[in-house]
Amino acid sequence: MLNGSVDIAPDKSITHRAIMFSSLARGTSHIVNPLLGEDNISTCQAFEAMGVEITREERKLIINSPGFEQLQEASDVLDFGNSGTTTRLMLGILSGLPLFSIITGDRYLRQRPMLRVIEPLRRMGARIDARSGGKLLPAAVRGGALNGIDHRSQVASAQVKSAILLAGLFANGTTTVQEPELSRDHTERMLPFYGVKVQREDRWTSVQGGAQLHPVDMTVPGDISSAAFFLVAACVTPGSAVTICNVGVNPTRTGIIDVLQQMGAKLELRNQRTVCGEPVADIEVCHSSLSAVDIYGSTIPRLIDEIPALAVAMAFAEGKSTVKDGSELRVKETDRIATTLANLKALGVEYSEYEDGFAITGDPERKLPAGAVLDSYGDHRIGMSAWLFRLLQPTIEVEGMECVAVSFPGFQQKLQSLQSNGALS
Ligand SMILES: O=C(O)C1=C[C@@H](OP(=O)(O)O)[C@@H](O)[C@H](O)C1
Ligand SMILES: C=C(OP(=O)(O)O)C(=O)O
Repeated sequence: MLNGSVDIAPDKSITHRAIMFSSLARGTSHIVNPLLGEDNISTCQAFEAMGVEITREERKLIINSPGFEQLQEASDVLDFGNSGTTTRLMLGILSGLPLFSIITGDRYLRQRPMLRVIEPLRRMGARIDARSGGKLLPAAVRGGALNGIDHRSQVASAQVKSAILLAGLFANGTTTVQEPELSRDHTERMLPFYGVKVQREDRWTSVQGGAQLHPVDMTVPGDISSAAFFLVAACVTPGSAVTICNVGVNPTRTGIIDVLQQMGAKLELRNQRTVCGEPVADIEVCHSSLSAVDIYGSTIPRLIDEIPALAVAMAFAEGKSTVKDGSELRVKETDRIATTLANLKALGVEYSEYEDGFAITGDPERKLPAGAVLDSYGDHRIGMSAWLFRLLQPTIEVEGMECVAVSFPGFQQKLQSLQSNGALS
């Protein structure tokens, strides 16, 4: 059983943006409670290679930048490791700067689709070439002299939206992005903190070129995508009662809360407040009898990264749960439909696979096979989801857990602190 309270890992999406925007602003920014997972370190290293001074202190980043006009061309290839957010947002930024850059990533990132940002950035005037007809990393970018565009994105993707808007800060005129469903809106919330005007209406967002950013002092909230593993863990482990403190509850990210409540989870938000423009709360959650749920449509972008963890909850819910409209899961660090189902198969869970999702037949009395071997498949969210089964069957092994350092260094220790009824923050 899990008992006690924890502070959760800081938000990866917000930390990326804080590093990027602070590096574009001339002067010194202080970022309190940043995530220093591998993905965010890739973002730091990119700007360090371009002449930004970044000091890492305990729970703080001090970013001292000469401003975007003074950034230098990196003298070597920029390696963004496993990070899709770094890659797509940096493609936008590098397109706007009069520099030549070559970017690459690890074997997972080099399989992820980049044309969704490269095509509109080319339309703005960026000269970008990339492997496989412009679809895959490595890519070479020669930026500068952009014109604003009106882009209608086919995917509800905050990375696409942010890449185009960030390029738009350096373009002539207005840049507008329309998305089919609202995706996470951290870029739109944070840019005004840096002095940049952002116009928003429904699923439309616009910025004007020629923006200047000024440095900020800001605090990053906890990551609801990391909290998701603890929410599901408490729901499925008998006797659990847990408080997860300081979690970002931006409404574009809270699909996991809505869906768990719909499944019957005993889950309450306490101490709701706003920190640096982002809603934050403590979340209390207890072991709960769960029932099946159907997830589709505009809910998907609000919980896209939490679907592997939700699949664990579905395996213990009464009835058949479904996920539809989730084809974006196929192009994450791994094909998360395939990797989620491969681990469920190893546990004898009944499921069906669809092109854009899956169905899982749950069983609240489920007995997990002793000694089953699961795999992260090199994907942090798949590894952490698989690890949750060990709470109910400790003989289960999960291979390749080192990848959790991408978004949640110390994940297993934090979970264990609740198992031994410790309070760790
Ligand atoms: O903008 C961001 O910080 C992110 C956007 C989402 O990706 P997409 O934009 O590809 O949906 C999400 O899956 C990723 O973990 C972080
Ligand atoms: C998809 C993710 O991140 P990214 O796209 O930045 O690699 C994630 O963290 O689940």
